[in-house]
Amino acid sequence: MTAPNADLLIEQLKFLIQKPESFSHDDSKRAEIERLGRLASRALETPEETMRRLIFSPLPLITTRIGQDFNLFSTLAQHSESRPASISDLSKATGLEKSILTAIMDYNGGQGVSLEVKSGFYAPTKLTHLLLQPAINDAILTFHDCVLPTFAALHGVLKSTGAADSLTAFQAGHNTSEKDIYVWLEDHPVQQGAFYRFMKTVNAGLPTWLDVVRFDEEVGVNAKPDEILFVDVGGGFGWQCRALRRTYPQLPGRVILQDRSDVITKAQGVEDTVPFSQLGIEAVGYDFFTAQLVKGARAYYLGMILHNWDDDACLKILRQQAAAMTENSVLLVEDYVLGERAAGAHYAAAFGIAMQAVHNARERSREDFVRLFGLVGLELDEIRVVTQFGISILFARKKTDDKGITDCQNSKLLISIFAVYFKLTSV
Ligand SMILES: C[S@@+](CC[C@H](N)C(=O)[O-])C[C@H]1O[C@@H](n2cnc3c(N)ncnc32)[C@H](O)[C@@H]1O
Repeated sequence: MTAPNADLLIEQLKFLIQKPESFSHDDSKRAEIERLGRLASRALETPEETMRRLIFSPLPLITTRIGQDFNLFSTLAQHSESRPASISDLSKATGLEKSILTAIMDYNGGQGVSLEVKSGFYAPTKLTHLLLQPAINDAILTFHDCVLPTFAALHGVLKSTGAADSLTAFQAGHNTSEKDIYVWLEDHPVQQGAFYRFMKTVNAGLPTWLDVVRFDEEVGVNAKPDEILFVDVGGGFGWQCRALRRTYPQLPGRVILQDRSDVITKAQGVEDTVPFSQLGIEAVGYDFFTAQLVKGARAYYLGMILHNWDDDACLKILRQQAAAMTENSVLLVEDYVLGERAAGAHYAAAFGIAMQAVHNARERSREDFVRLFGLVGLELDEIRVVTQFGISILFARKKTDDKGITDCQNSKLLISIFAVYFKLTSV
């Protein structure tokens, strides 16, 4: 290792900050520099800096939500370094008092979300424009309004675990008797819209299950037009059904989207999307705790569903799907699988904490899935890792009979027994 040269490092970092694109051509190197940069900043921190970073850690989410909802970013975006916005301009546009606004703008400057060109005058940065994108807006709104209150309640809830009147973090954080966020969302249309749109982009830029499953060859071979090809159970606004149709426009067979009736109604009204009917997608209301009425489909898909529920609820959901499956059906479960990849373990762990806080549920390991499948007459066939964070697709099929032997294996076994018998008797 060469001797450290602080001046050279400072020069390089300044160059990187000015021209990040010079370091972005090779994505694995970009990711490594990003990771090391984060670790380097932690390694250099004094204990006091660590403390200050931690105590204010919720602020970026909160100031971003304010910046989006009070039109602060959109106002800023209309200005530039040569024509900066004054604090009075911003106060008039947002309706925020100058004192809190100045503090927010000072904080935003430190986050790179705005630039103070001269005292009290501000210009947008690349980040200001990024934070105005609808997809980012939906993500921030979802985490700020739905998830953050549950994170704040988690500590108190863990302390009171076991008490007769203990609440879930969702109930405590949102001061509600409702445990199921999906029911709660129906009374919170702004948050509901953001959440379901966010489901499209939560893993944007990462590989998807369709990158690791050749659906036409592995599931859809020789499918007839009236055959049920794919049932997206709890499929939200239908992003996976759309992706499947987009990937295999010629593949015959029916594609069915199922979700709570209220969600299906909203899914049909999403702006800027091709109507389901034009894509050959049937959208129907269905509660996955009740009997699956679509029988014998080639594939039932549960995407990011099971990690929302505890084991008892998962068994109920799985049992309904298993009962509808035939020997030719496959259950595709997409979820984090703990331990499948170490690289993004902290990201999967963060989701695990969110699942606990929001849903009183958790992420699962391969063994957990094997056990759950086994209890409803299914068996795990294969797991394929989809992303470096451990999102994986699990293939489960109807379990062979109790002795672990399929009908086909049974007949082969009988033939061999007869063969041995005839050999013995013919000697
Ligand atoms: C985390 S989202 C996943 C959405 C979609 N599968 C995806 O991967 O983008 C969970 C989904 O389960 C649906 N859901 C929740 N409770 C349900 C129920 N009882 N019956 C059917 N769907 C339900 C929600 O409406 C939501 O669309």
